[in-house]
Amino acid sequence: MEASNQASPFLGQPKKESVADCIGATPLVRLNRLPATLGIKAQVYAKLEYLNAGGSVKDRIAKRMVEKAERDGKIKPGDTLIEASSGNTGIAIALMAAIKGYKCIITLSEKMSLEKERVLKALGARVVRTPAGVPIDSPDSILSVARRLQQETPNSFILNQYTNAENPAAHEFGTAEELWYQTEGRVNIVISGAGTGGTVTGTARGLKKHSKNVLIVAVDPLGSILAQPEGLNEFKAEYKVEGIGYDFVPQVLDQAEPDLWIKTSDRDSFRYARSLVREEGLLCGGSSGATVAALVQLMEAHPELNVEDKLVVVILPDSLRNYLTTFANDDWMEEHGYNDLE
Ligand SMILES: C=C(NCc1c(COP(=O)(O)O)cnc(C)c1O)C(=O)O
Repeated sequence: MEASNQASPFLGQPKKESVADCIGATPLVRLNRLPATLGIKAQVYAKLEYLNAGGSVKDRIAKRMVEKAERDGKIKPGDTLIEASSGNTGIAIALMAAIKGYKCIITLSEKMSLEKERVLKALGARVVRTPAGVPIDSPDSILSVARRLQQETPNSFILNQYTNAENPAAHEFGTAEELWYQTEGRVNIVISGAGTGGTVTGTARGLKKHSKNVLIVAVDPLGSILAQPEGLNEFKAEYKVEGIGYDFVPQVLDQAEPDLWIKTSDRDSFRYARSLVREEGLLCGGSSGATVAALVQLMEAHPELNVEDKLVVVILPDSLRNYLTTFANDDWMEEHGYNDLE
């Protein structure tokens, strides 16, 4: 019998009362080969949000939104949770619904991967697919269809990640505090993609309480309109990267909170996501690649930041496993004109 006072490698992992206790406290892992390949001298660390229980950063907001709505008496087990999502928030809410005994309906654009739909259905959610590329105020948009379903469904509730204060709060009081602790207060730059904008807004608010000097960089895909100044959004195009970018500005996004906005292409998002997998072993999604694409642009535009004593965090929101039939697949890459990428 080993002496009980010997430090156990599992000390940091006490038993959990439910899988909801496996949300947050995600690892912060140093990148080694990719920065060298890219000529980046700064220390680069990745926040592995795909290691949350439901496989994405959105687990954090789903847990907070559900628990707050329960405390406020707005929902109770047996009710139906309805949400408009690009998939990960849907999965996260469906996971909370599964463990707490709610029914769940998720509206999901046809743009989003089959993998996300299958995980949603495996969790017991009903998935209502909506046409891709319709404006958010269209009656066929994920938001409009979710609202219609809520009006038609007794005892149903929309938590609404686009307006719910618990979205950015999950990052102000969770993600940001973890990053400050994990970097021992030495983080200089954080790069985060923007979808609802909850991650970048909340993380910025949280870190700036500790230090006004932390540079917060928000990433918006070419074709989206979230970036500031507005002039950055002139290029209009469809984009295939999932989870970031919108054609409206969600209420939870404070566009003035990030210090800098950087626009990224699908090509670079998929290129660098594949590099993160192949050079760092990080099984991450396309929007993770967008943060590295932004990092490359940042270092090119501000070489004074590309020095060894700068510590950069890139937030990797979800998993490669959401995209095995899309950018992770060489045939898909060739079909979409990216056959020149590794
Ligand atoms: C808005 C949703 N996802 C956000 C998201 C984001 C952006 O996170 P926000 O905190 O919503 O800005 C980045 N990457 C991926 C893969 C994502 O799924 C959603 O899943 O409904």
